[in-house]
Amino acid sequence: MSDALLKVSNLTMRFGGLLAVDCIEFEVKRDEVFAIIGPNGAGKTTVFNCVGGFYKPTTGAILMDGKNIDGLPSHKVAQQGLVRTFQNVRLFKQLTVLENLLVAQHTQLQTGLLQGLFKVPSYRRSEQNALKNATTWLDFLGIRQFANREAGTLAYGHQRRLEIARCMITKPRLLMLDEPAAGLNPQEKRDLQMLIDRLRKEFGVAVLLIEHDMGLVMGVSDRILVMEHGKSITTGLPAEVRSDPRVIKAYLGEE
Ligand SMILES: Nc1ncnc2c1ncn2[C@@H]1O[C@H](COP(=O)(O)OP(=O)(O)OP(=O)(O)O)[C@@H](O)[C@H]1O
Repeated sequence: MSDALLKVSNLTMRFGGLLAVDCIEFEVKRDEVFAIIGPNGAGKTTVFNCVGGFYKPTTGAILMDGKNIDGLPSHKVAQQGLVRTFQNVRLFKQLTVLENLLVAQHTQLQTGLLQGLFKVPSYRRSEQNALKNATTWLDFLGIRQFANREAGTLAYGHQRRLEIARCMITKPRLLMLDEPAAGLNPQEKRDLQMLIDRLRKEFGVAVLLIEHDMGLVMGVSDRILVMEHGKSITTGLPAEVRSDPRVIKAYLGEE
């Protein structure tokens, strides 16, 4: 078994005349935290959208555990164990925190509509399991006290944690986090870094991260891909990337 969980080759995405992503290649290993950084407009989100099944790439191959997933719709990609959060938190804001986690498990419930209507024992069991999983994740993320609150009324940092819980409850193999530190205060950022470490260590999940907060990126990533104008500048360890003159120029050139 190869140690690459996700393998992206020759990924290119055009929007009309604009080459937003130009021949990007990278691999995410099992239980690795891999970050994509780069100035605004570099093409990071477009890479995410291609990998997550939101865009069909113009060319390129995306393999998850050796299986081709490029061009699959996002729900099929999720079935392969790849789930994501969004730059702007996307929760069911009028549902409670607990309900958000129950809905997330719905596609995984082993029972159907009829069993649900008649509340047969197998349905009740799977409902109880879903409830138990939800409570476990609320505890893990320290947001159990908000279980019955409408998700939209939570503080922003808690909404972000709920979004991560909603992904993790589906037992992904690869968790894609799109700017998870955006809008968080310094303490929440430190908590997020610890959380990502724990998710990887305790649940063996690999993480693919887009992030502008360099403290978080450098603190949490095993390897980093740097993009500029749709192209890859370099891929390397945090210390290598930090001191790479091409990377420094890409960022300073932005000012
Ligand atoms: N759906 C789209 N249609 C047309 N152009 C797009 C579309 N999505 C992105 N682009 C363009 O592609 C380029 C790359 O954008 P992208 O959002 O991927 O960059 P990014 O690195 O994620 O930027 P940021 O850090 O600001 O989120 C930009 O020039 C952007 O305007």
